[in-house]
Amino acid sequence: MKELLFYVKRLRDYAGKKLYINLISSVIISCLEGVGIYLLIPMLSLIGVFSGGTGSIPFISGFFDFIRWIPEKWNLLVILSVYAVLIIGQAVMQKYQSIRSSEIQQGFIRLLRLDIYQALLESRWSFFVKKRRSDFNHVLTSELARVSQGTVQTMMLLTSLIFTVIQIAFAFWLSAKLTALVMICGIGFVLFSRRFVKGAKVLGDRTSELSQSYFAGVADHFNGIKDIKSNMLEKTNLNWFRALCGRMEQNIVQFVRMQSNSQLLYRASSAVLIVLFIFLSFEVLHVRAEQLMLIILIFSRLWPRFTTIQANLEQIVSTLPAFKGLTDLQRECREFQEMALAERDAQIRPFSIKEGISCRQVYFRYDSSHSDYALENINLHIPANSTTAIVGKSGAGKSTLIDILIGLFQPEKGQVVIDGVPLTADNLFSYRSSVSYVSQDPFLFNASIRENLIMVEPDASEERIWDALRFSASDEFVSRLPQGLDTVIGDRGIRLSGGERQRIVLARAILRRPAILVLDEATSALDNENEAKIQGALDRLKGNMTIIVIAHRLSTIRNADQVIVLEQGGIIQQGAYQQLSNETKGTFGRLLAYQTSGQ
Ligand SMILES: Nc1ncnc2c1ncn2[C@@H]1O[C@H](COP(=O)(O)OP(=O)(O)OP(=O)(O)O)[C@@H](O)[C@H]1O
Repeated sequence: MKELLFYVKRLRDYAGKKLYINLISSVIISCLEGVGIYLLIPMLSLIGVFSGGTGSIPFISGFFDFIRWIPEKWNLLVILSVYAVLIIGQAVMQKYQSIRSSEIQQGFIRLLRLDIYQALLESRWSFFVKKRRSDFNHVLTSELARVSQGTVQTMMLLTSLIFTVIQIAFAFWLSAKLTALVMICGIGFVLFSRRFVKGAKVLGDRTSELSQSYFAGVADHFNGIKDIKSNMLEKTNLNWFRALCGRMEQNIVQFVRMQSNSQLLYRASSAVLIVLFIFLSFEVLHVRAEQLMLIILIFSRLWPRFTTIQANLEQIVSTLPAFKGLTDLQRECREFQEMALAERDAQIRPFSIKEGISCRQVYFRYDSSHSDYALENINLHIPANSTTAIVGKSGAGKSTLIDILIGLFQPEKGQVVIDGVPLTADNLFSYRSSVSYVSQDPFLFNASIRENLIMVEPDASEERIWDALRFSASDEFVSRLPQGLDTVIGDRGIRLSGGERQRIVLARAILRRPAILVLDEATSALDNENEAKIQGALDRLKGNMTIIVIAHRLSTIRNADQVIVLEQGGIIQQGAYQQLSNETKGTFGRLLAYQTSGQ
């Protein structure tokens, strides 16, 4: 509940005056509607529906006093005109109120979206490593919409409550006894309906869980669609999907059933009560027709209010889990916050490396509750403007070491030192801004090649772009594309081959002219010819850039100045390529012998 109040407060802070104007206009609209309906009594009285006078009713007698100075034959016309003006006025106000409501609601959703998206971007890499990506999609789409809906509904509930209080006061003025009777019945129903509200909470929890599974499942399936197709797993996935959709359907139907039950109860009781009131009034109390009309009016104005309040409450309570989901994610983001983007950008200074990068007794583990370290007692030095290769079996810790070296992870123990200065929050972002990293799974946006390249260097000239493409041996295939640099590549660059994708990402990395270039298996998808071209280009960079390469194919690191061999999170060999290859009993020598014999 406190999460809900937090967002209501945010909505108030965000919308400010507009929100109050909207609340007031809702109340005015409701009052106008009420007055319009009460005007029916003098109208019907003038037409002659009621045989007696209507003077005993306070509102009506006041109205007749007001129109006494008008000639009698004009009375009906005046009442009808007032009625028309009221209804038109109400419609005009309603129009502006709907627009304002939509502006407030959409603006609020935008605010929430930006908030959470920025909070996510400002979180540390370790946060993303431990979370499922689909959970972010889930919160950013479905949960966010529910939060916004819940917040707006809370405001509507507030309006409903204000209006109900006004209506009750008005009804009391017209007939205290009757109103008290309706109120007692209403309160009885609210107490009785608490079980519906509890039911709504349970169903809301389930809706959140199911929709989280849905997002996770759909993301997993389409990320792994190739495996699904090639291993003919379609049926298994379809069965899973069918079962989940079935549960989602049941959950929603159950919610609607519950809501319909509570609404039915209200309507049925409303029918029974109104019949009872009329019967008692007419047969037992012998009240006059206009009084009876009043009873019906009060009842018909007040009773639906209880229904609306009940329905709003059920809806709001069912969205509470979404509020919790969003607040939890925001809290986690805060815990993992690296630095606010604006602050970070203000802190970045041009960065160059003169001596090199060192690791001093670095320890790192993914889960502090487990004793296993992914990296243990790492001591190394990477001289500036040299090429260092990191090799080792799968799972040895190569990618983790890279993440430590580029400052994405902070060591649990030990230090990363740049030119003798420890890497801390003060220099981290300047350092990171001088790194270009190409991963095993290069990422391209669904945009043109040009846009994909210049996102790292918006002012890059045409000449620099083509230089970068030449470097990555992609100039030929890009110039052959129908729109050249402006060719749009599919989602995640899917219309390019794996090797072409790697080469574009490599061009992007080099376009920034980084001080440090990190290639994590970045040429694994290339054919020998293109790989040789890139090797040549990397060799030409020697002496101008610090290059760190992870490579499984040892033939590609022949020209490295230094090779670091990792095994089970520790460095087991370190030295020049030639030196390590001569140590035939060492792990590197064995890996090399294994690869050369396999070729
Ligand atoms: N997100 C993670 N959570 C927990 N453990 C992890 C995570 N990522 C990696 N590890 C563990 O850390 C160790 C080192 O993994 P890392 O990815 O650095 O190895 P690698 O040498 O790069 O392997 P590969 O060559 O297969 O990419 C492995 O034991 C791995 O299981």
